[in-house]
Amino acid sequence: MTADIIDGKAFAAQVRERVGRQVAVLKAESKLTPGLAVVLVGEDPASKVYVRNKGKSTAEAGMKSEEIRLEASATQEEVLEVVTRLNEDPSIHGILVQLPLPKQVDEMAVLDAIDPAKDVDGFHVINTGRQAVGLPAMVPCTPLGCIMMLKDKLGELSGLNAVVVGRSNIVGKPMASLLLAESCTVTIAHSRTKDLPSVCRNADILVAAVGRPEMIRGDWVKPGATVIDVGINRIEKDDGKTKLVGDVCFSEAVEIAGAITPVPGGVGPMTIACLLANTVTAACRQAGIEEPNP
Ligand SMILES: Nc1nc2c(c(=O)[nH]1)N[C@@H](CN(C=O)c1ccc(C(=O)N[C@@H](CCC(=O)O)C(=O)O)cc1)CN2
Ligand SMILES: [Mg+2]
Repeated sequence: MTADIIDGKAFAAQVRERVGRQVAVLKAESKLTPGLAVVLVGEDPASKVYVRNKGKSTAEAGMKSEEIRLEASATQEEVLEVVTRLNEDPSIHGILVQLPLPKQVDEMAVLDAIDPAKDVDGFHVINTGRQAVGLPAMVPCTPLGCIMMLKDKLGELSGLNAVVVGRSNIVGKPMASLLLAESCTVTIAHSRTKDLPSVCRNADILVAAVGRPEMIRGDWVKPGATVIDVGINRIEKDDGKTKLVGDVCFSEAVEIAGAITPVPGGVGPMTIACLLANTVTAACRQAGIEEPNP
């Protein structure tokens, strides 16, 4: 038996359609057009693609989209000036600064400057803390998308053993915190973890977010487990062309797992869909109105 493939692309399309319906209701009934501003600093080719896709999806959902581009040589003060202006702009409800930032810009300082109410990435420490203690918060898009796919596939997550491989601030840590909030028994594994294959074999839910191509092998997967692959790694093939692979060796894991997300077409598309959903949530909270449920 091979695993069910979790189609993140199709799921994301459903989420984006729902956001579009919510926006239509907000415009018609509350004269509210949610606005998202995305700040890109520098010329990283992958970041440019993600930012373009975010702008396109935002506009397609009927929202206001603003893109601010700064040179790769931009100073910290210049980036902070942009953030301050967006914090004060009432037509902008969500602010996202595309990561990674050039090395002369202090990422933490920039994220800290974003108004937590407009922090649609959910990276501000206020949102991290609020989510951790169970208060309403903006939740990071990639982990949020993973939880949505897990709930869709498995229903109730309570009591399941979840192993998150990776401890980054943008995926690993918030993912673990969200799984804990779903009453999973959560293990965070990382580069110093002893006998990582055995730790992974204990997982009913295995989330791979290490950024190392195909590191997680098929025999690390518990038979029937649900595998969520957050990795997006571009590698060179034997013929010199490149291809995208995840952090999981898909061809091996698909033979053992119960369900698995592919790369591409799994977690990635959900990230942008959840960004749109977060922008609607942020706009409604700022306007003090209930989120429509069309
Ligand atoms: N401020 C942020 N920066 C970054 C985030 C983030 O959530 N907020 N996440 C990543 C990049 N990212 C969005 O910004 C992102 C990455 C990948 C995808 C995606 O749809 N991937 C496709 C494959 C795309 C390809 O062909 O290259 C897939 O997996 O199917 C969407 C968004 C880091 N920075
Ligand atoms: Mg995000």
